[in-house]
Formats: sequence, structure tokens, C-alpha cells
Amino acid sequence: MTDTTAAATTTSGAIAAGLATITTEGAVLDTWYPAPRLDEAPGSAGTERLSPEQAAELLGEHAAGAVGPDPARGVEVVAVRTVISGLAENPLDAHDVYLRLHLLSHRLVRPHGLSLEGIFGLLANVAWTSAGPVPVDRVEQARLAVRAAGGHLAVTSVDKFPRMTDYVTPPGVRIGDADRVRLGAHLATGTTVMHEGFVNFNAGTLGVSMVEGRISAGVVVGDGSDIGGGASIMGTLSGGGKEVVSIGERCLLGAQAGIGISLGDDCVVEAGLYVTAGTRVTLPDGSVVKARELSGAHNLLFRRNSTTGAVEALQRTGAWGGLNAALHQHN
Ligand SMILES: CC(C)(COP(=O)(O)OP(=O)(O)OC[C@H]1O[C@@H](n2cnc3c(N)ncnc32)[C@H](O)[C@@H]1OP(=O)(O)O)[C@@H](O)C(=O)NCCC(=O)NCCSC(=O)CCC(=O)O
Ligand SMILES: O=C(O)C1=N[C@H](C(=O)O)CCC1
Ligand SMILES: [Mg+2]
Repeated sequence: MTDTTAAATTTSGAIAAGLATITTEGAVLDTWYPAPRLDEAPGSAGTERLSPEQAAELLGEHAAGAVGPDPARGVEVVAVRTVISGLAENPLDAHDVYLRLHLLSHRLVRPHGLSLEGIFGLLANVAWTSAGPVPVDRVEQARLAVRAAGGHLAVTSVDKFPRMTDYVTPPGVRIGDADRVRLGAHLATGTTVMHEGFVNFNAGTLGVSMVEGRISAGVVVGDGSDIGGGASIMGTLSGGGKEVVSIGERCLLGAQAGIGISLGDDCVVEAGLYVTAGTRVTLPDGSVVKARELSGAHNLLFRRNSTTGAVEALQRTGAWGGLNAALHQHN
């Protein structure tokens, strides 16, 4: 796993061997790729099943014990090798999508560095359980089978994406609640995601950050920025939003604040203030602009004037204090 996040050239592809969970009807529930890699000339796209010898060679001697049918869950685990010929091309199937999500979480590709077009149609909805992925219509059968063996089936989520840490556990990060980070999140070294924080797929941090709020799909947060408790960064997957928001370096999004425009570097949003693209913002000279006109500007403080109620953007002076180094340097 590299830590430099080679900005993926969109011409490159990827190759990985992995273990896939497949239902008796042939639906792919997941594929885990322990060591994916980028490749400039990977060959033709697609996924092939591996022979036991190939699986041992590419995944290690323990692969043999990890494959085979699991009647309790109604699935079979198979060893596969997946090739993506070009990351700019759209994903072909669920194996391909899983490899792309792994590339992001392994920090081999930054958010927006590959196509994720159509992924919701390619991914199965899965019950993510303590016994592994289970088809949603087989949960009760799996629960009984696990109980019959003296166990207890925990279902942590029912979703198209598993939590990242069950597939990729990047070094140099802290995550208070693993359920809050989906596979496909990109967490740079020095990032801490506290329990209230959330990081979606194709989104995340590019440097040291404190994340106590929500980083929506497509959003990237620059080095040195702090996303305060319960803060919201608007996404574009639902609700009509069109602008993919980014947060620059050394920004502070205050607790319970929200932002629907991009922030440049060294910006602060007051705790509790939600700045949407259409918010009318008063500037120091008294003029009023829509917040979208300030999108990406550096060094601004957004606040709601507590005597007039007007949202104001002020040129920032001084520092908000920055991140507490002690919370990040030992990640
Ligand atoms: C907006 C700021 C940045 C302002 O702070 P500053 O330190 O820059 O300024 P200040 O010293 O408070 O104020 C400077 C001057 O501006 C005035 N002033 C300040 N805010 C004002 C407002 N809203 N309207 C009108 N005037 C205002 C002050 O009275 C003062 O005036 P004079 O000059 O006349 O004296 C702050 O209030 C804020 O919201 N910070 C965010 C902190 C945060 O949320 N961190 C994330 C923690 S996350 C967390 O804690 C987790 C908890 C959780 O889960 O919720
Ligand atoms: O990184 C941590 O750990 C943090 N802890 C604080 C707490 O426990 O309240 C909040 C900020 C980050
Ligand atoms: Mg939990």
C-alpha cells in the first residue's frame, strides 16, 4: 500500500487477485483484493476464476482454506483474478467495481481518479454479517445455521457497500467507528475519523485531517482541515445537488455547520451556519452575492451575524489554531 496516492492516470488500468462471494444464483456479493496494483498495460478487462494452484500462487497458501461452498449462507467463495484495462472506462461488473473501491481505499487512486459510472446497478444489496456477506433473502437461514453451531449472527448493515476496514485497513489513520467509513473511502495518513464522522466512497482526505462530520460521495478535503462535529458537506447523489464540493487546505468547518459550495484554502465556517449555493452573503463593502460566487475562494470566514441575522463573508485574519498535532502524529 503506498501513501502518496499516485494521481491515477486515467489511461492506466489495474490487476488484482481476490476472493469473491457468489450466491447459488450467480450474484457477486463482494470481492476482496488484498494487494491490488495499477498497471499501464494490464491486458483485457474481465474476471476469471483461478485454479487452486493459481490461487495459492497469487493469494498465498491459505487461499485453499478460504474457498469453497458455505451452505449456511447459500454462497460459494471462489478465487478470482480481475483486470481493469482502463480506469476511465466504466465498470463492467461487481468484481470490477470492488477492485475500483479497493484502489481508492488503498490510496492507489484519488477520488475522481477513476470511473464509477453505474455502480449502484452493478452492486448487490447485501447483509453484512459476522459470518460474512449474506444474500438479504437468506439472513434467517444463516442466522439459524450460525445459532445451531453455538454462535450468534450479527448483521452490521444491509447495504451495497461494506465498511472499509473489513476489506482495507490503511496505516496511519484512526477510525472511531468502522461502520462510518464505506469501502471506497480515501483516508490519507494522519486522518482521524471520530465516531460522528462519516466518509463515503470516492471521497475523503488528502492529508492530515480531523473528521467529525460527514464527507459525502465525491467530496475531497485538503491537508490540515478539520470537519467539526456533526458538520455536513453536501453531496450530489440525491437531493438535486450538482456541484461536487471540495474543501481546501487548513479549513475549519465548525461543529454542526454545513457547506454547499467549495472552500478554498484557509477558510472557516462558523459553528452551526449552513452555507448553501444560493445563500445571499454580505461582503465587507456591504454588497451582497450568492455564495456560489465565492466557491473556491481562499481565506474567508463565513458567519451568521448574531445581531442582524445576515450571513457574512469576512476576509480572515489570524489563525483558527489549526489541528492539534498530538491527535494526529501518532496515528
Ligand atoms: C465563527 C468563529 C470562527 C469566530 O471565532 P473567532 O475566535 O474567530 O472570533 P471571536 O474571538 O469569537 O470573535 C471575534 C469578533 O467577532 C465577533 N463575532 C464572533 N462571532 C460573531 C457572530 N456570529 N456575529 C457577530 N459577531 C461575531 C465577536 O464578538 C468578536 O467581536 P470583537 O472583535 O468586537 O470582540 C467561531 O465562533 C466558530 O464558530 N468556530 C468554530 C469552532 C468549531 O466548531 N470547531 C469544531 C469543533 S468539533 C467539536 O467540538 C465536536 C463537538 C460536537 O460534536 O459538536
Ligand atoms: O482524535 C481524537 O481522539 C479526538 N478526541 C476528542 C474527544 O475525544 O473528544 C475530539 C477530537 C478528536
Ligand atoms: Mg457500530
